[in-house]
Amino acid sequence: MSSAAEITDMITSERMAAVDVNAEALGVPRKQLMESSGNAVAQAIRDIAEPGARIAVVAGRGNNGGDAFVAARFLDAYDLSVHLLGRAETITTDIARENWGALERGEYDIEEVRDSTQLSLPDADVVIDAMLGTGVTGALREPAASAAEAINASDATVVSVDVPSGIDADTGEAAGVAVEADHVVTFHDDKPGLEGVDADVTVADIGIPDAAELFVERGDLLALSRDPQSHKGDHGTVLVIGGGPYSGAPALSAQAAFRAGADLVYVATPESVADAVAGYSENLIVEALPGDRLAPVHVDTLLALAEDADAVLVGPGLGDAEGSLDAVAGFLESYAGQAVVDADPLRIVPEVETDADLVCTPHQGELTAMGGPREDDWRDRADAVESFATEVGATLLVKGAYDVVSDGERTRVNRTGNPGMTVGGTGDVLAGITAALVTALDDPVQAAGIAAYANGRAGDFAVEEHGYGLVATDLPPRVAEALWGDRDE
Ligand SMILES: NC(=O)C1=CN([C@@H]2O[C@H](COP(=O)(O)OP(=O)(O)OC[C@H]3O[C@@H](n4cnc5c(N)ncnc54)[C@H](O)[C@@H]3O)[C@@H](O)[C@H]2O)[C@@H](O)CC1
Ligand SMILES: [K+]
Repeated sequence: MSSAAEITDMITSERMAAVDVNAEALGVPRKQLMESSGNAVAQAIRDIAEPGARIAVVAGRGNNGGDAFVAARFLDAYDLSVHLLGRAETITTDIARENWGALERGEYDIEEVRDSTQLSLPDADVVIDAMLGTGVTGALREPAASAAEAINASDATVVSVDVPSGIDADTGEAAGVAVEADHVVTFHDDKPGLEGVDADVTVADIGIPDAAELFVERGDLLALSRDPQSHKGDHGTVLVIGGGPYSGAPALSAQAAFRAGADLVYVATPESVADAVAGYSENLIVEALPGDRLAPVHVDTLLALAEDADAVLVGPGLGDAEGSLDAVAGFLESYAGQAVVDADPLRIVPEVETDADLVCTPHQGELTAMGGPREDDWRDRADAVESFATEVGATLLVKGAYDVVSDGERTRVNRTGNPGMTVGGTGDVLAGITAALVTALDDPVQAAGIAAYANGRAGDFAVEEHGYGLVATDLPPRVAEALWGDRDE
């Protein structure tokens, strides 16, 4: 199997958490997913055990345990007992606690195991291992560690919920003892950590809509709030190359990059407009290039400036003078970092030989100028953009009522935004946000998808105040709230 195929068939726990929140945003709450998960586990038990068989559920205090509490309600045909590792009051989530409550009130055979010395696994035909799933960190602690040993020592058939407890769902590694499963019922998609597990793995469809993966929703924003220890989520330095015939566009992009978290933003712009660009904001560091248009003579300066930047945004307000487009081509031919390309230079991208990681942000007219497809229906457009992204060798963010993002392998669609955003300058804002997020995330598709989502959401906030009289400068101040705020939809 190629690595690309592996990636599309597998889901990491980080992505699963995002999809889960997206499903909730689409109206399918976690508790419903837990009901489906538990039902799928029960189905797996029915496939391997005759009615009346002895089933022991060993459950932890997280949602992995919650899945098994649900499964218990679907297994009345069996002689079943549930052993919760810990006290019920310390169950970590509301939905798992509610499902435990249903077992209590339903007079199921349940017990709370206070410490490892109390644990005695009854002779069981089948053990359902629901101690830990994707929430595991480090080696299993007591009483889970002793329970894992007891499960491994028993003759029972072991069915693990989602992943064998103790195994990291992303890496397959176990920091200490882990459950040796015979069967694993995992949810929604295969997990990379199950590759090396010697067990039958069933992937259960738990009713997460495809839309939760396709559309950018608030779950995707979780990528921006990762573990601070990991240093992902750090924002960097952006260099905006733009201006000449126009001065507002590069300034808008630069301000949007700041609002999307960039630490430093430099604007390299012809000296004819340098003062105007600098005048928009004291936050900007402006590098004046001799003359009134970007020209090939500036390429060495741009390459030197780009060395200090984590991402470059090329295009806003640059115009379409031949010399300016030649300068962009010359720059990209020698630049090997991350670049966002917007506006007039987009048309030269298909011809340029570059080692840069490109994110292109065309609207339909610019996409056509690049030789790209025109499709009216967003689904057809998504397919066509995916193919064209492969052809160009870049990540594309095609703006429209539904924005389409694709690198040729993964395709995402954004639905935020409103008709008021057809006003001039909103594209410059989007390009600036994209450049900032490219520095923060090591995944251009995700960066571009979140940028489109945040830009549209900022526009939706602006419409609440200004109606369709909104202007592009209304957007940057609302970008931070769109990315990190908790305003309800
Ligand atoms: N979309 C999703 O993400 C879905 C998740 N579901 C279930 O939810 C599970 C994840 O639930 P949670 O995030 O609540 O996590 P878990 O239930 O896997 O574990 C969380 C609990 O384990 C404890 N813990 C962590 N490391 C430990 C260690 N080394 N030793 C002992 N205890 C440890 C934590 O303190 C916490 O109480 C999945 O594996 C799956 O079973 C399903 O309900 C379906 C949907
Ligand atoms: K488990």
